[in-house]
Amino acid sequence: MTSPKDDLLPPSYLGGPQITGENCHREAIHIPGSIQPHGALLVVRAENEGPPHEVLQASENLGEFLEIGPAAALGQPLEALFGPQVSRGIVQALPLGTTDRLQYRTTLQTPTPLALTAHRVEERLVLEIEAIPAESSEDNNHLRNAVFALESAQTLAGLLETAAEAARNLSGFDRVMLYRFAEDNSGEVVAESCRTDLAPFLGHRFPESDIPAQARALYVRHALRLTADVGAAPSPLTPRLDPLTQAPTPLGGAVLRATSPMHLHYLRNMGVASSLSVSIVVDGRLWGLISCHHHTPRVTSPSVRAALEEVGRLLNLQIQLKEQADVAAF
Ligand SMILES: C=CC1=C(C)/C(=C/C2=[NH+]C(=C\c3[nH]c(/C=C4\NC(=O)[C@@H](C)\C4=C/C)c(C)c3CCC(=O)O)/C(CCC(=O)O)=C2C)NC1=O
Repeated sequence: MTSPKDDLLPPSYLGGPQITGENCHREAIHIPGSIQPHGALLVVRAENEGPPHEVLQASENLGEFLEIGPAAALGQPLEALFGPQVSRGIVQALPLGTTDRLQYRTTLQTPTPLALTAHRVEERLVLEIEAIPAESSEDNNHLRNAVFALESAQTLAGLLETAAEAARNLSGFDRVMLYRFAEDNSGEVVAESCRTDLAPFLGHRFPESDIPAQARALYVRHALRLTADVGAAPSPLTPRLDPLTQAPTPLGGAVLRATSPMHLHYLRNMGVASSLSVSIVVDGRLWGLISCHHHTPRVTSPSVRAALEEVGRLLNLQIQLKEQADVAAF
């Protein structure tokens, strides 16, 4: 995190102050203690030796996705909830020391198939469960077309326009922008693909405070974040704190992490109901974002998110190459 953690304010559930326009650069967005309700989340004790991998925290809406509610799930071993094969797959994929950036995804063969995405945070496993919407047969074609189009873009401007178009084809959002950070961390919309009836944001500039330092630092570590529905009430974790550490579980790597209320206010003021962004990181620095808006609530499936992350990764490489070529041309 750019702003050291001791700069951040404790969350409200730990007695922290209300977040306002003046202190929102100190909001601890990685520990909201709640998740967006379009999925469910479990925090599991994960030591390679000793006690089984038992459930320590669960989102209150767990019973909407599994046939067990949060109170009954607490204390249960991972195997009791997901069976030996799924549990073994998770534990083997995410051994002690695995970075919280690495995600492991599998499909639960429950009556309605569910996606399970896991990542490790220190000695915990964070498991996220989501419904799997019907895939459009076009998804793979959109990704394949995007890869070819991005690799054949001749200029940086052409690359960014192609990326906006590709991300819009993949995501189906009403508006997709390429947002580029300046040296002072203010930003500009440098490419855009949007519905023809929407006023374009192309060329608009925005102050550094619109995406504060702790958010930018989180976005260097984690490639994608979304808000499925700005109006949805978050589902709190129960218990709110990890019972073994009495500290909040970091959710920076969780796609279900509840979005900062300050940002939700910003989105509502823009008339945006759902937002998703993919980080563009060049030489370890947040170069920009692919920023997507939809004017109605929208749950983006794990496979579309994976495709958007691939576009982001490809963009990282292509921008680096084009910027190196520009330098070499001088
Ligand atoms: C077209 C231009 C355009 C812009 C400039 C834009 C901004 C933007 N803000 C983002 C995130 C955050 N902003 C704030 C805080 C504040 N924002 C403010 O304006 C002031 C009032 C303020 C505090 C005083 C916080 C805490 C977060 C972290 C949210 C989280 O991850 O939980 C994101 C990434 C998330 C996303 O993709 O939606 C984007 C893309 N989105 C656009 O489409």
